[in-house]
Amino acid sequence: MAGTGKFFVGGNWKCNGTTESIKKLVDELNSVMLEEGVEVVVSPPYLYISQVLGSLSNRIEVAAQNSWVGKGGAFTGEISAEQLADAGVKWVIQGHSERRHVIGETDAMIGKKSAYALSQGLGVIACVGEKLEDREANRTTDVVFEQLQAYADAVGSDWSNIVVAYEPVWAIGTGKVASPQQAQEVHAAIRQWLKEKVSDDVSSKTRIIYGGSVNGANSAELATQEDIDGFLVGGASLKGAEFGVICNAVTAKKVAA
Ligand SMILES: O=C(CO)COP(=O)(O)O
Repeated sequence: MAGTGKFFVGGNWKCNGTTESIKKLVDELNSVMLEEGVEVVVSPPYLYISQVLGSLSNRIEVAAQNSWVGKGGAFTGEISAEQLADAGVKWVIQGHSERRHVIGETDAMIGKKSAYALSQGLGVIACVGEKLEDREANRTTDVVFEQLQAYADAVGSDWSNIVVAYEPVWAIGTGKVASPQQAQEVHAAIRQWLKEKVSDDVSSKTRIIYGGSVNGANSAELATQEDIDGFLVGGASLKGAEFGVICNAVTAKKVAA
């Protein structure tokens, strides 16, 4: 079953770009003809958020890649959720595997950041995903469910402003995309978990998007899977035309529905 609401595609630019390259990317995005049934967000590095907000078509919203756990103050180097909201940002990515496994953020911290961001009116793109060693040890759903539990513990039963992003770590930036069947299997398991641990309503409404080596060539087939409600795209989101093709995979979704 698919989540309700529009197909959702996010472009996570990670720590990439310069004033000049971002100007070019925004120009490309502004010239893409996006299908109606797709909600699109892009996530520039903090430094370029105002440039993007000032130049990007309002058909596309902006997400931050992180936010502080609570109210701003004496936290050198951090950006708070209320500052993001004040600047016009609508979404924030939390729990990305690079923040979990490179920076060392814990499940508890990610839950707290998500709850605070929601309290400030931001939508949260809540990432989960197993490492290769977890998959090989048949621990995929154990890991994903543990990560989901930490979000649920912190945010409670209102998931109306949360999109869940399943991003297997072994598929991120590797060119090794999960097969449509592998992705569908985990998405269905996530939906079932939401039904058992949160509510029927949250399970049926929450959009569950896939990330990990999504590109213009594989997005349409992935989109036809029942529980894939969109994508979180890294590398291919740095190319405007290709990102447009991925967003418009919503057409394949509609045909399959
Ligand atoms: O991490 C990702 C999106 O958040 C996926 O990255 P790639 O699309 O580059 O594999």
